[in-house]
Amino acid sequence: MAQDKQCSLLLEFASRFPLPHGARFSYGTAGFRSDGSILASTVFRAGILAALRSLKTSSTVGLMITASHNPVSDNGVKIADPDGGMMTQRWEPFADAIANAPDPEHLLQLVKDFVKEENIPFGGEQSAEVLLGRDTRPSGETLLKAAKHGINAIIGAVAVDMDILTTPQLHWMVRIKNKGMPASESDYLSQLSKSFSCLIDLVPKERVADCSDTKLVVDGANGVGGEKLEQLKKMLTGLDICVRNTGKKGEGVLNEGCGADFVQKEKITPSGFGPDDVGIRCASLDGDADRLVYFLISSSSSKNIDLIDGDKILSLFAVFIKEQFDILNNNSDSDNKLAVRIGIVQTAYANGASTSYLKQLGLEVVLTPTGVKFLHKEAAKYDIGIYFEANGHGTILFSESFLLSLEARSKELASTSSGSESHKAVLRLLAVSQLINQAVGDALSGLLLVEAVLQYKGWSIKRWNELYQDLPSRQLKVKVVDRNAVVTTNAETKVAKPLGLQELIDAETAKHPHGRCFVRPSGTEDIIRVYAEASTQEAADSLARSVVQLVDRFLGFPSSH
Ligand SMILES: CC(=O)N[C@H]1[C@@H](OP(=O)(O)O)O[C@H](CO)[C@@H](O)[C@@H]1O
Ligand SMILES: [Mg+2]
Repeated sequence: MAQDKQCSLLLEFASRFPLPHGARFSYGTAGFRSDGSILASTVFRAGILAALRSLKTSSTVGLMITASHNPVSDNGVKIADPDGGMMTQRWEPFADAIANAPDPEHLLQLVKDFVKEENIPFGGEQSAEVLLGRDTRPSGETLLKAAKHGINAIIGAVAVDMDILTTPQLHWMVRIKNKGMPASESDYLSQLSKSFSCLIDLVPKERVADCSDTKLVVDGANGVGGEKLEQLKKMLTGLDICVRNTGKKGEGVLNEGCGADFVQKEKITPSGFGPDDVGIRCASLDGDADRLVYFLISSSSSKNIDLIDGDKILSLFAVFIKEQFDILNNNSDSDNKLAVRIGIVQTAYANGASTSYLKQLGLEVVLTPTGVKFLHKEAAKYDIGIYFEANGHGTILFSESFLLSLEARSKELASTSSGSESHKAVLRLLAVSQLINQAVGDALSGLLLVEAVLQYKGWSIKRWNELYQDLPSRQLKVKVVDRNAVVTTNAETKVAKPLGLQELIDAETAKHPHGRCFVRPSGTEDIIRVYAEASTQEAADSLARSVVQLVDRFLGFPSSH
């Protein structure tokens, strides 16, 4: 009976969200993405998916409506798992299947088969909860309604509308809620501001005097991040934040000529910035505030910027964390040192100079395929895993067991040598674990950690930028007949198929000093990406161009030859 009621409810709701003619959706690197005007059926079905995921895990999950750094007319949807991370990859084929089910009957059949296979309580025996968030895109409101319908199509499932949020805020809320702790937006903001002020209080006294450099100008990409940062900044002291491109009326369009993606790809000043900002520390968020890059305008006569990307943010964090362990262990007896496995996780897009720098610090560096779900999973294998994509998405993960050891050490030091250098180092590490988002990369918490570390080190943005010098690089795109004809191995650094292509790439690369080059199919666009690095910009450009020609020869459209 209950099953019948469930089936007819699902059929009825699904009939209100027909699949657009000819559309095909795929749960890619970052969930479903498309033009916002054709996404209602997809988001409705993602609502069903989220409700089933909640039933399966007996936990709260999240559903976020965003298309991140993409144009304002785009939108998208992705699911957050109970730990706040991305939905398990194991469920992606089912996500694809239901998103493309041609009609309500097919959709119902897929759901029925899946709940049976996965042993999901279906028909109202158990309750489910989905937290919903969306960014500031105009299509978000209608799509949110579609998501609610999808969730309500599953009996026992409840949708909780958290309104406009950054993507990392929603992921954080899901994680914290499942830990049984207060998980509202104000809890999030107060956790960030408290842990930030704890780090600032632990800045060595002699360096506090040098910290006159407190001004930071932030490009909010005309998205949700700027608005949230305005709220957060009221709760902070010791930092003078000015937010531009806030998305307020008249200030500009979401991600248009601004934001972290624009700044990282174009390497020029975003709109709203200019000669008056020469020498000032500047940062850019992306449209849903899960990416962060910094930049410096060094001359009033040029639009060019010095980009401080995800690799350099990672390097700053790695230097800081390593230093805290050096302080702790240099001040401990040999039998009382705290053993820690720190892992640095990057992708092949990380600038080679960053990888060399991190290795030279004695750190273990591993590469994974592109996409934060791969980096996150690898970082979670360490006591402390620091991961970043060059584009500015990343975070620092602390394992639960390592946090317990840190807390135990902190208690011990509080009773034996409170206020000692070792004690302060442990307190700093614990504050970092509170400040930095443990669920996903988070531009707001990342920004506060950068600011705290710069104050701790007494470093200007210029000094930070000089940690190492990026090797010149070039990224190009090639349109091909079928991008899936390219199969890669070794964290996407080598081409396995088509046969023979890798040998030719190797031969080209060998012609350039410090040359490095790889190609891979994009997970978000219908293209092949080519990345090249070399000791000069001209060489990087020429290597990338030659490899584009090779890819075109193997896989391009016949007419272009
Ligand atoms: C070179 C590059 O920047 N790739 C981006 C891009 O993936 P592609 O699979 O390369 O299209 O979008 C992903 C999702 O936002 C992001 O994780 C990744 O870093
Ligand atoms: Mg984003």
